[in-house]
Amino acid sequence: MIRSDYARFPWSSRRTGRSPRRTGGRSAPKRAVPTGPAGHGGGMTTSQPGPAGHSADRGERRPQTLLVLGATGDLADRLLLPGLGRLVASGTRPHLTLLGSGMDNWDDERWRRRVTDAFAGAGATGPRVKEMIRTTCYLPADVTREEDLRRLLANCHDQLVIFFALPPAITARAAAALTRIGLPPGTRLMLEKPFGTDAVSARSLNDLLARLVPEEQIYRIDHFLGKSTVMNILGLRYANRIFEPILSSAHVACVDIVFDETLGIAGRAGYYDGAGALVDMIQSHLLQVLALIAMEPPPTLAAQDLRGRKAQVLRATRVWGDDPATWSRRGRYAAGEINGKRLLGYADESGVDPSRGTETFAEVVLSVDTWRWAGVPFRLRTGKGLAARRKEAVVTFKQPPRVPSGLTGYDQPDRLRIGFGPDRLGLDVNINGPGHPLELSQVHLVADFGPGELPPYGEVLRGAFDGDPTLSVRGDTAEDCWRIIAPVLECWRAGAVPLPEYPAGSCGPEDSLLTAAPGTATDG
Ligand SMILES: NC(=O)C1=CN([C@@H]2O[C@H](COP(=O)(O)OP(=O)(O)OC[C@H]3O[C@@H](n4cnc5c(N)ncnc54)[C@H](OP(=O)(O)O)[C@@H]3O)[C@@H](O)[C@H]2O)C=CC1
Ligand SMILES: O=C1O[C@H](COP(=O)(O)O)[C@@H](O)[C@H](O)[C@H]1O
Repeated sequence: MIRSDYARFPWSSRRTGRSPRRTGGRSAPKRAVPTGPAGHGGGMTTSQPGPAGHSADRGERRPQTLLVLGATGDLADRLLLPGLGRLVASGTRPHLTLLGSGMDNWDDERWRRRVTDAFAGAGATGPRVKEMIRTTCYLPADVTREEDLRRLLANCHDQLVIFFALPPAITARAAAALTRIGLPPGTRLMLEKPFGTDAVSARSLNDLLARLVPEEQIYRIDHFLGKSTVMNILGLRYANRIFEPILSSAHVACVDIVFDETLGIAGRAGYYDGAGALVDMIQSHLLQVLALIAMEPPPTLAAQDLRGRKAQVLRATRVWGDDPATWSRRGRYAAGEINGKRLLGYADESGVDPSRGTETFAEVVLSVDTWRWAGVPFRLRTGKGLAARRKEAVVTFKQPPRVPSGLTGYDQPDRLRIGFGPDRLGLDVNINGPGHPLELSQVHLVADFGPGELPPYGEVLRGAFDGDPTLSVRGDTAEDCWRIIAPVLECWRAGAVPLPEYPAGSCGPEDSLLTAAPGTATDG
């Protein structure tokens, strides 16, 4: 087994990519009218120089306020605050203030406890972390109400970065309310996935946001783009001579992108029951991974080049044979046991409406209709409540054109594995085994990726604070990802694909496409 200590996030030591400024286009948004008492920070700045939207200065030099909407939710607790804590602990954000807001009537004390625990759990310590905890405040608000939003904005100062850690429908309503109020110039917006609830709502949300701030101030978050292994796909493909030339239909039998979780929905019914596995994972994260694996080489890793290449390949992506009834699967976990722990059936989870028929397991086979990839199935799969975690992209190569007579034991294709947890690169190759010199056996070469400098949410937050949209999703791409999965959603709504139950702790529905789909046969 080969282990490398130096398989790193390609940008960790040289993050200089700046987005080019766009010119022209929009008029300055109206400023918010502060209405409440400037309780926590003296009211928002109303006299920033320059036209709205031209915010190319590096965040670390300019005081910024991060306002988290949905601060009492699961995302903020488990992922966002820990990522923020690590970023702050790194010392690069000396002038950052944190404000939390949720529907619940928390007070500052309770919020500070939440922040303290999240930072401690992430190992974020030091004077800057202490200072952030000391100064952070909590403001209850219903963000669909204009008067609440006005009160929130009145408490914000410095350059404002608003993180919408909200269910998608609430995000859309909050954005609509904000268009009636206006935002301080230079405000940056960070929006969680799923972006909208379908292609039409994603388009409307894009239109709404465009009325608020220019595109370069909008950060559509997909935290998989902040995972160091995901971004290392770029290093693997473009900083080595040996992989890129064979990543094409001439050599590849199929590509599997798999994200199997043992977790159930962990109390997130309020969001998850309206989304389901296809929207929660495939429409966003797994399509982003597909884009990085399948795109053409960008000339640079600057936002414009990288996002352009991803957009191009996603535009060429659709359901295999335009036949979602054949090339998709879904399922829902029933009660079962995982690692000795009992998991309730999904339908019995509190907050779930079983009649919605929400899936906790989804598979779909896609084609990427480009010269490079025509005929190669991309099989995307995700599920909750499964027997084992499996989080990887696997490129399976075709058989060699001819294995010479006399070499025996060839029965497995070569595979390249990119693991997203554990973060590692693997190569399955056939070599002569320990016995007879002409008898083949397969070995698995493994290199661990070094941990990223920051957790994924630390990375995506850093991008937004720096004004660098490289790790966020472009508006047209967010819409296009809905276009890709829309036929599957329609077909499921029409009942054309069954929704079998699988026991929690099992391998999922029996007729998985990973064993039945095109690409299973590995001959060339
Ligand atoms: N949880 C995760 O692992 C991940 C989640 N996401 C995304 O993050 C988003 C939020 O998910 P998650 O945190 O899990 O959901 P939760 O249901 O746990 O949290 C939702 C949050 O939104 C708040 N909220 C709801 N309605 C309003 C309103 N009208 N005004 C103000 N606040 C409101 C809730 O406040 P209160 O509780 O006070 O009512 C709560 O803080 C989703 O889009 C999801 O896709 C993305 C990646 C991972
Ligand atoms: O966005 C989401 O991602 C998580 C998986 O991401 P990880 O970084 O925690 O591994 C998934 O569990 C969740 O359902 C989904 O909303």
